[in-house]
Amino acid sequence: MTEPEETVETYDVVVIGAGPGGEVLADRAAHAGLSVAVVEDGAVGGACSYTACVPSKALLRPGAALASARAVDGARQSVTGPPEPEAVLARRDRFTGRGDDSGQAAWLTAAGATLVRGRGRLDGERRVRVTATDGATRVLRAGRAVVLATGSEPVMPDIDGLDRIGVWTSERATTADAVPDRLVVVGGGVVACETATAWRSLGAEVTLLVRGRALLSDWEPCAGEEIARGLTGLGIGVRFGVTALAAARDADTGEVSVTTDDGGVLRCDELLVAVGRRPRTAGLGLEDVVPGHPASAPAGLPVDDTGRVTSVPGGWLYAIGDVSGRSHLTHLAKYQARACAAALAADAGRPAAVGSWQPGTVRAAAAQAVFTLPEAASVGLTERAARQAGFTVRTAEYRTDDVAGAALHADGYRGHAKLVVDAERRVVLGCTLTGPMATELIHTATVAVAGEVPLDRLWHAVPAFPTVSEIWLRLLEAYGL
Ligand SMILES: Cc1cc2nc3c(=O)[nH]c(=O)nc-3n(C[C@H](O)[C@H](O)[C@H](O)COP(=O)(O)OP(=O)(O)OC[C@H]3O[C@@H](n4cnc5c(N)ncnc54)[C@H](O)[C@@H]3O)c2cc1C
Ligand SMILES: NC(=O)c1ccc[n+]([C@@H]2O[C@H](COP(=O)([O-])OP(=O)(O)OC[C@H]3O[C@@H](n4cnc5c(N)ncnc54)[C@H](O)[C@@H]3O)[C@@H](O)[C@H]2O)c1
Repeated sequence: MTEPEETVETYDVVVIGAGPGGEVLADRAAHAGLSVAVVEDGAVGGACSYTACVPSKALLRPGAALASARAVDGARQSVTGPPEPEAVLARRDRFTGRGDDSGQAAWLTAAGATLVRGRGRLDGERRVRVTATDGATRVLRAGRAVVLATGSEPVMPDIDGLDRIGVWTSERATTADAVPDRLVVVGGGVVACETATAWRSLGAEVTLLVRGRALLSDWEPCAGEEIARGLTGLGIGVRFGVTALAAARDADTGEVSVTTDDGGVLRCDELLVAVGRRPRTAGLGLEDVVPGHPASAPAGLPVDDTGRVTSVPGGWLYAIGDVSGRSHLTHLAKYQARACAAALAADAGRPAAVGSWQPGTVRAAAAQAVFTLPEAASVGLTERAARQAGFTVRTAEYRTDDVAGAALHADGYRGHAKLVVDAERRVVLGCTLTGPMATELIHTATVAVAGEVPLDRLWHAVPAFPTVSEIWLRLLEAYGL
């Protein structure tokens, strides 16, 4: 008996993954008149909505709000206690819906895309096979492009016993329903710092094990230094130069013991591993469609500014967001999605539908915002990166504490600002800010970097008195203007 022939459904664009990257791509491509199918095997909205950005910021915000009030004499007297854990967790759940994606699924459909539930895998050129949870399969053919938007997954370090003790990754750290009494965090990056801050504010005793000598080691040193000071001030133990070697959980008490390379043993209730993320490329069938391609690509896929995977002949495969390996930020996933949709629309002869902007004409400047206490934010190049890139660099630094608006904003305001300037062209290459409101203030720098605004022109952008934004005036004065 011959097998019945498989039905193949055809769309202009087939997207695998409905996180922020996949959602925006689908919306923009559909808006440009392309037919779009989006394959999702988890919740529409991706990690960002349910296990990353949104729940982490929801957990951090109550502690930040209280800290903000406590920093103002007259308000401080009315703050009588710490955040209330049950209410904080309930508020987080209102943002995440505990994984209920019905709202976002409805939005995607209303945007004009077809949502296909199941796991997607490349099945030859321009084809995607989708396997639903009940095992049923569908084949989708892409007339124009397949876009991978499958996100990333946590890297697991080589710690003996880790796979046997039910360790926390960021997913558990953002969705847990109870505050652990004692939390040990391995890592010194953004997830480690934000998660330590969040659970400490809810009452956990937290210790950070940092392998290196600095937090946020890719950033300007001032950021890591200010955050380390802040974490310590919150009562978090920050131990530098310590590597976790082994971990075990007591079968009776549930207590976790972490053995470190300095001969110590730390005991805790939960162990969070936050040592980075890698693009989720395994299981996508890349090895079947790209001759010689490995089954996974831990460093990401080679893509151009529109997300087109340059190693795939025919230009039909794209990768956007975390899976591209270009960044691990929601706003960059969405930026890449807009660029990708514009390119696909232009290829289809529909450039007018997406506006006159063409991808690749401007280098993106995307800020990163870290919601610790103090906050830290950066955009563009650090001094070190700018020098490595061959620029003639001059920097300007200023303590934001000395800005009148900052002193009015918070008693004892503490913050640092650093500007990295291309001394030849006199344009801003990068900026790093710490302190209250840094995550909001950074957008001014983002505009300056993306716009390549000359310092002499910035001089005429006059910040209001008495705002923290007067830091711009001070930085320019520190530069010599
Ligand atoms: C704790 C934490 C906090 C963060 N906070 C911030 C923040 O404040 N700001 C910020 O900008 N960034 C933050 N990030 C990073 C941000 O979450 C990611 O950059 C963003 O989610 C990437 O979006 P994406 O669309 O590429 O992937 P994802 O959001 O990961 O979405 C990918 C989707 O693809 C689906 N999928 C994967 N494989 C398949 C398959 N084979 N078939 C079908 N579906 C599949 C997944 O189920 C998922 O829904 C944070 C990350 C973490 C871990
Ligand atoms: N607010 C935000 O924008 C936000 C928040 C959370 C996460 N994110 C994104 O998620 C990504 C992942 O965050 P992350 O903190 O997991 O990664 P990260 O790359 O920011 O930091 C990883 C840390 O782990 C350390 N490390 C690496 N290998 C180790 C090992 N074997 N043992 C001990 N330490 C080790 C590194 O030195 C570094 O301190 C980030 O790149 C970030 O872009 C963003």
